[in-house]
Amino acid sequence: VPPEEVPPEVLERLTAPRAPMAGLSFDAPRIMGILNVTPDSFSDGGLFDEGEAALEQARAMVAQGADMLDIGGESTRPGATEVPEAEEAARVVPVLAAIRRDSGIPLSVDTRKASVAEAALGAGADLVNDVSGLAFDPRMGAVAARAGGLCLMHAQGTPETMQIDPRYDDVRLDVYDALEAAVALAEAQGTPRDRILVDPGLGFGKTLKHNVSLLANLSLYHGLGCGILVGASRKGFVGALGGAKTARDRMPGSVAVALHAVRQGAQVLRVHDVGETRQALSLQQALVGGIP
Ligand SMILES: Nc1nc2ncc(COP(=O)(O)OP(=O)(O)O)nc2c(=O)[nH]1
Repeated sequence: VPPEEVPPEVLERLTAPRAPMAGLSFDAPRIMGILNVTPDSFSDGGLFDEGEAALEQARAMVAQGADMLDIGGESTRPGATEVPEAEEAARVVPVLAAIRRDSGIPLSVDTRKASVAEAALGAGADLVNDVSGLAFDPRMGAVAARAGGLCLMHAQGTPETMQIDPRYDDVRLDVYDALEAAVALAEAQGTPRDRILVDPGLGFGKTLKHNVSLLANLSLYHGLGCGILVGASRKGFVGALGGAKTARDRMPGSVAVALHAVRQGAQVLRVHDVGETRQALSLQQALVGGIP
């Protein structure tokens, strides 16, 4: 769209300086509520892919204690195929704009595509969450540099192929090295380290043992000098370890992983079950930190 045709409020959002991490501090663990506006997400596909339902779910998560919302228009579950950028943007942008009109909560857009991220930032998103860690779209780094923050997640392969036969020399160190390179690339393209979150990418090209090893050694990633985001919510490995075959039966196990991650210093938890996670964090805080 030629600049002269871009609405002033969109241009403002794309050019104005933004507070790091949308002003969120990490003096306490932050909850990122998941809002998938897709027909096929592995645990909640089709539930919130219409405007009103999405807005209602956003409001519900804010009421349950979410510190931010992550809005995604493309499922990246194992075996998922790529959604064309125009379709992904058509799913995400109207919902994100509606939530922005309704609430001041920090919003991230969960996309691998620079064009979708740009449209989302213009509609009021604060952060970009790229599950490819800048590997999918060469334009993403420059677009994300205009955001208030960028989450770089590690993935081995693409959703179509990543779970066929994931292999590492040492998953802990291989993921560390890959994230370090992604952080360096993001910095070189204009995103300072205080605006970067790193994420080991549980379930993205990882076996059950890989996921457990990454979680057992999560504190290793503080060495990258960025906040750590963990997304375990309702994933297959939680079901495998907890004996819950159906994604929606995995909330207790998901909360257990969230508490473990916080004990290892993770700053952001990406979850479907906001209220339950918030309650668990409150108890952990009281039991560990005492009651003021
Ligand atoms: N940073 C980050 N982003 C993510 N986005 C999607 C999913 C996959 O989960 P979900 O969004 O629930 O499912 P789907 O990809 O099928 O929409 N997991 C992560 C994650 O672990 N970390």
